[in-house]
Amino acid sequence: MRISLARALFVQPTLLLLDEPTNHLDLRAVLWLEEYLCRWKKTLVVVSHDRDFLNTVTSDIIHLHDMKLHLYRCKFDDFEIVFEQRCQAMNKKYDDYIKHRGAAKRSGDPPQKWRDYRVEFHFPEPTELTPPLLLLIEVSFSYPNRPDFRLCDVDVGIDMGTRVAIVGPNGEGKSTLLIHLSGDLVPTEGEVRRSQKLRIGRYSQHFVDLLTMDETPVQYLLGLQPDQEGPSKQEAVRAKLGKFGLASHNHLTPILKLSGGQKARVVFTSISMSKPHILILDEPTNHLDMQSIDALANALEEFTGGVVLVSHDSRLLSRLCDDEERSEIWIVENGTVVKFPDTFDEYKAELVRQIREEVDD
Ligand SMILES: Nc1ncnc2c1ncn2[C@@H]1O[C@H](COP(=O)(O)OP(=O)(O)OP(=O)(O)O)[C@@H](O)[C@H]1O
Repeated sequence: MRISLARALFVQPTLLLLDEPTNHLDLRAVLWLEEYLCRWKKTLVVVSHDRDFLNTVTSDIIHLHDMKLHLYRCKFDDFEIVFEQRCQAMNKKYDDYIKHRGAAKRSGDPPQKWRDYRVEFHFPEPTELTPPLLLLIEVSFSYPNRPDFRLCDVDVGIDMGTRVAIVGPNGEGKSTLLIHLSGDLVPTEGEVRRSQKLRIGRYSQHFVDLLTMDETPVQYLLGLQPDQEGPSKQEAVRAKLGKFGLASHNHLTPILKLSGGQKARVVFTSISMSKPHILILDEPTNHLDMQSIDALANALEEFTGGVVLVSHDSRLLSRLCDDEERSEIWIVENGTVVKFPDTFDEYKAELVRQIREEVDD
């Protein structure tokens, strides 16, 4: 991603077209790109699901709605307010038309009802466990075939209610740390302690790729929890899939035929059904649309278990860590994990200060 971005920026085009440029960048690189694009004097057209990125770099919004392009001359946050108002006005017109059908029929085309797209993620309240839920004590790790990469002296812990944002440059070991927390890698040194009945719900692109592609989402989810069989269980699974934003006609389509975002919803539904105590999420936003990212943020806010998140989406990180008391920022860099002593917003502000100095130079 960095190489193709560098190539696009290097030729100084009159028109710069960027399609989801933040997807494979780390947070620092996203903030760097924001700063660079704010200084970009020529035309930029960007497709992105990253709210803060859009709000920072764009001045106008083109919204593709009901097979038409609508131009809004405002920032994304303002666009959302105006769009919501338009939706309400259109739907009121529609409701009035339905009420007084006879009279309205004579005056031109009937009004359209605007599609109401709502997604609601939810992770059930976990059962109580005695702390500590999960501890890494003096953990060190290296891959057998990678003498150049090592994580050392990692001392971290997670309990009910803990919110952790993991940040750090690409390739420094964020995903590796998550795999250790999940218990799928054994440290070369040190100790991992986990509560006996601990259930972890883990999301990463890897899990999306591991779905059984020839099954339908309903078959797949019923197979994970055999006690969920029978017609009413199927309905319950379908209701959950629907809430996670998978349209009902996709519930019985082989997973192979689903898009990346649709598959991601199947994984989130399976995580929710497993009733985890801790959620470990590695870049969960890449395949999600904005409404679903908001739905995820809402669900994480109300979830009473622990949450560990690697993301480059600063809005999601900021929302996860808005309660200073229970939030932690772990920086994975230079072969170890260091806790940032302040809030996520302060961490971000610090990065932006550094980046501005660099770009000024
Ligand atoms: N299974 C593996 N075998 C060998 N090396 C690996 C393996 N998985 C990751 N690595 C290497 O370990 C280092 C850390 O990778 P990791 O994916 O944990 O970093 P990251 O911080 O999550 O990166 P990114 O931000 O790009 O996702 C990288 O150099 C990577 O190439």
